[in-house]
Amino acid sequence: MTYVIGLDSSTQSCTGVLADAATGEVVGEARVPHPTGTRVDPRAWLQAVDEVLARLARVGRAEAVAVGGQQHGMVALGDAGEPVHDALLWHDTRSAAAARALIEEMGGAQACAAEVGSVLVASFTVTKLRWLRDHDPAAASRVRSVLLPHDYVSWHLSGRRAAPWTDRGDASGTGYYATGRGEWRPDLAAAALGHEVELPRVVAPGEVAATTPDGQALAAGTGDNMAAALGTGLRPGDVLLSIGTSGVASTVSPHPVADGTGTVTGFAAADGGFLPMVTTMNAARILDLQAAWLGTDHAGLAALALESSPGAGGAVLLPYYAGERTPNRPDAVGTWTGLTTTTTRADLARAAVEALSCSLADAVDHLRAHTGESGGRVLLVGGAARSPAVQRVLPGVLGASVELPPPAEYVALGAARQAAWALSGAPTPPAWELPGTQLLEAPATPEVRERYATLRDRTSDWT
Ligand SMILES: Nc1ncnc2c1ncn2[C@@H]1O[C@H](COP(=O)(O)OP(=O)(O)O)[C@@H](O)[C@H]1O
Ligand SMILES: O=C(CO)[C@@H](O)[C@H](O)COP(=O)(O)O
Repeated sequence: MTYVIGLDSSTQSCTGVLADAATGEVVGEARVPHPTGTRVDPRAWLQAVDEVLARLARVGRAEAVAVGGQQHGMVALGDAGEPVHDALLWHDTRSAAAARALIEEMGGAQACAAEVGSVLVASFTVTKLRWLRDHDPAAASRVRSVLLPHDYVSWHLSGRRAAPWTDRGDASGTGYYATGRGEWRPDLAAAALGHEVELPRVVAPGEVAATTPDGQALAAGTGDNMAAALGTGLRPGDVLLSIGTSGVASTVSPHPVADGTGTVTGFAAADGGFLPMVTTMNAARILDLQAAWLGTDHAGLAALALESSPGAGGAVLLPYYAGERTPNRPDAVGTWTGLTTTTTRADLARAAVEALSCSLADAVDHLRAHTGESGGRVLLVGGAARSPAVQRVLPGVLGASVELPPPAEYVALGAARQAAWALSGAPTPPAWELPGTQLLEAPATPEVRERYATLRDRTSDWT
């Protein structure tokens, strides 16, 4: 049996799977936490991936490896290839003003989306470069190259014996890659940072980029959401809902998108197509926070939420605790309403689950409105997809059934599929069959979304 390894170097952890290259059957899995925060020393990711690989090596040897990584993070390297500043991550909002300035420099939102695929928000790498120029010019002057998290981890795995590389999927989240044409715009990176920088080579889908010191093939790697699409076998018309640190509604398309409203980001996919996507800043951590506040764990929170009923006794939460990206309200805060002396702990738990579900439902609506696709499957993955309360509430809020694949690390699995593809030399990825999905259905609860929409729209001018 030939094994491959797929890695998910995400916001909260590094997860690796050892899988059969022919079938995708997972025979080993390891997970090591990452530091918390929206700015971190990227060298911590290297320690985590080394530990994950050491654990998987005890199960079996892989012939190829690929890295899926959190998108957008700015890994700014100096002459010696060492970080000159902490990595600013996708959910760091300090560069929101820089995003607005760069949009103007590009001729406005529609021109920006038409050129780089998306209207810039603070998540994008290019806005972080501009922030660095303006707020730490000494560090900015020392930057010689800029990588994304998955590139930095991949380069590490090569023993830095090859020039750094990336893929078009993750490159499309930088803000200096012409997604429709498939080429860097180094001038945009230079304009943001104030001087030219080296950008990694873009490796074609399915290609071998380098080898590890042990001779294992290293694939291009990609962004975590691009990998998730590979891992779930996403088809045109389907919507993949991922509830991790970020909330993501994504679909695959043969055509690029350019949404001048900034709601849909027009990324490239890992298989050569495109990945229109809507991302929220607040997702699984809505439930983490609520569980902590209620003094319980995930299982306890789910049980409490299911003791309440649709509408949570009138309690409504707008969950923009970390600011919000969709809608673009970087200075927003969490907002509760409808609390009375009769509100119970169960109602508070349910309101958090309903808020998460409504936020995701808005993302699905935006995605489908822009792509014109409707009626396809809605697939649900990510850590918080494991919640029985999410599984019960989400279909009612969406007003549609949801397909729940077996719990698995779909980002890492997608990366493993890419590694198997690179190993095969075939023109397309291996056809790994997704195990049977569970169909989640519930009576529609339109009144829940209506109350959420009222609170969302009433506070639209609040910080
Ligand atoms: N059973 C569960 N119910 C609710 N949330 C969960 C559950 N299991 C894990 N989570 C949450 O899922 C998140 C991790 O999901 P993951 O998809 O790995 O995130 P990321 O890819 O952003 O690191 C954490 O916030 C964790 O608390
Ligand atoms: O910013 C985005 C997508 O544009 C996020 O989806 C990041 O890619 C982080 O992913 P997770 O850590 O939530 O998996």
